[in-house]
Amino acid sequence: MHSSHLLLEEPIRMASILEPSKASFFPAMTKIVGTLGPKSRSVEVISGCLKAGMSVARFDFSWGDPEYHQETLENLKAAVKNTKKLCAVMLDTVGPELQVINKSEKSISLQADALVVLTPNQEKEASSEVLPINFYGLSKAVKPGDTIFIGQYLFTGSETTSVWLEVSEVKGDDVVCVIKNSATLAGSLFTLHASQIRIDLPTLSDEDKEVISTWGVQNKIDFLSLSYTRHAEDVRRARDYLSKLGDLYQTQIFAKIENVEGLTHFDEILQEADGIILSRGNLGIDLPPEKVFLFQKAALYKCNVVGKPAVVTRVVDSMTGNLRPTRAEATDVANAVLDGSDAILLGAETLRGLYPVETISTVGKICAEAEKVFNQDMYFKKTVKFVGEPMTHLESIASSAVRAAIKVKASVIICFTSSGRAARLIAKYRPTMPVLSVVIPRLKTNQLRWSFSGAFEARQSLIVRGLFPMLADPRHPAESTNATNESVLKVALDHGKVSGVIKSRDRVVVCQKVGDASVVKIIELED
Ligand SMILES: Nc1ncnc2c1ncn2[C@@H]1O[C@H](COP(=O)(O)OP(=O)(O)O)[C@@H](O)[C@H]1O
Ligand SMILES: C=C(OP(=O)(O)O)C(=O)O
Ligand SMILES: [K+]
Ligand SMILES: [Mg+2]
Repeated sequence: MHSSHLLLEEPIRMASILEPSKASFFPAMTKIVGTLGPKSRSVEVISGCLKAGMSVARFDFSWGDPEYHQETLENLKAAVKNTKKLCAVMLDTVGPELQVINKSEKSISLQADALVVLTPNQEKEASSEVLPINFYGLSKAVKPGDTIFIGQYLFTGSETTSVWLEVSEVKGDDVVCVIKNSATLAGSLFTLHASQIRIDLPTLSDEDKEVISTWGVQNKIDFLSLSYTRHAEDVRRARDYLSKLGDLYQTQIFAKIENVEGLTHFDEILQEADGIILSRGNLGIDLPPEKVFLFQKAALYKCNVVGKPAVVTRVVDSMTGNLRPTRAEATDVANAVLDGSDAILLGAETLRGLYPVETISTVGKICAEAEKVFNQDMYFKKTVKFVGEPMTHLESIASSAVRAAIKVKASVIICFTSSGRAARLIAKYRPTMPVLSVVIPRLKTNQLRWSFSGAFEARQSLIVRGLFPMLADPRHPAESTNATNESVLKVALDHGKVSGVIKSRDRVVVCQKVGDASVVKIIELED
């Protein structure tokens, strides 16, 4: 599909920009995580989202109870069955999120230059003069001059539906603030963000643990999105907690970097986490605007070279209410792909937006165009250089497979894998063609019962750029004998043909083990 590879570093014929792209069996190599909520919970809409390219569904426990999310998840399962599109499940925690509680749900209008008091006394009614919050420690965390933002999900801090405050005085448990912009807050709950402040609350709250150990276990969540990760220790604690919850020892942890504290500890967090979410919603207001891009580029580079998936959030806010993104948003999506992101996470756009399916489809199309001009060659060299020598055998096999696939213009790389490691390593070198990861189930036991591994590994590749999983029949023995290799390969090729990614006379690169040796082979299909 990417035969006409353009490079931004070379002059592009302007008219070629307008040439329509060929349709392909998947919208883009970059993955889309969609948050499911009020506007995206029917089987019909979720089916539309899956067909448009959503491959991970995020359930955000900052709002909605477990029953509500369970209903949505049951609909997701039905949609997966209908559309035959796989989808992974991500549980997003509340964490130390501060909230303003507006029990009466009456809208609150705030006037620039007036004062408003933030109080932990939740008995008080929210009004233009006082806003009750869910946290007792704010007055100890802030000082006069500090910045606080309050708003609904998509706040930037200065539009008319969210407010920017400056702390003027601390009085006991209360915090008195000057209002910087006139705004009207509507709804029952608003997020409060205190800029560059350390909030003394655990990253995994007791409520989060309760939800993970019930809803999470019941639904075998593939990913835990760990909100407000601030230290590597946060990830270690979450890992320790998951390890005691049956199947969830296999759940991957994606650390959400949402504030300067997380940014400061980025390197150590990356070492512990399975992936990173660049939570630009919060981080974007914690950082000075002129620094946001630099964090994005630096963080994506660090994730890419160690081969850990990186997810970028808040890309097309305006599509929450409109069918077209702004010019800046459209460019931003493409830049996220060029900077190296694996996936784009949609929040309000799919959760409560008017056009969830159209948003996914638009974002997918932008990603696909950016992938066409992604400088794979430069990226490959940079990654090889970072890895250094001597390489591990598997790393060398993976990079060679990508090199070979590009040289022979293969339409796809097929990678056999059990743990998912080999497929992830191939994806790390960002091949220009899709990687079909054929996950071979392994029989395993936990001393109580026997089961097959593979389902987690297959679904977890749904967040990695370029990886498309296929779970092999568990009746195939996991030993890589010639006969089993051949029969599984045939199934994979047939799967590729049916889905349209492989055509007759195509070249295909296969990565598998023959006996004890890992091999890369190139096959040429017949008519
Ligand atoms: N069941 C299998 N049959 C054939 N080759 C396999 C199988 N599982 C993994 N491989 C190959 O073995 C090598 C190691 O891959 P990896 O994903 O790390 O496997 P494992 O999870 O079994 O350690 C790679 O070359 C991969 O393609
Ligand atoms: C995705 C984000 O966080 P939340 O869970 O609040 O949506 C973000 O801050 O970008
Ligand atoms: K959350
Ligand atoms: Mg956030």
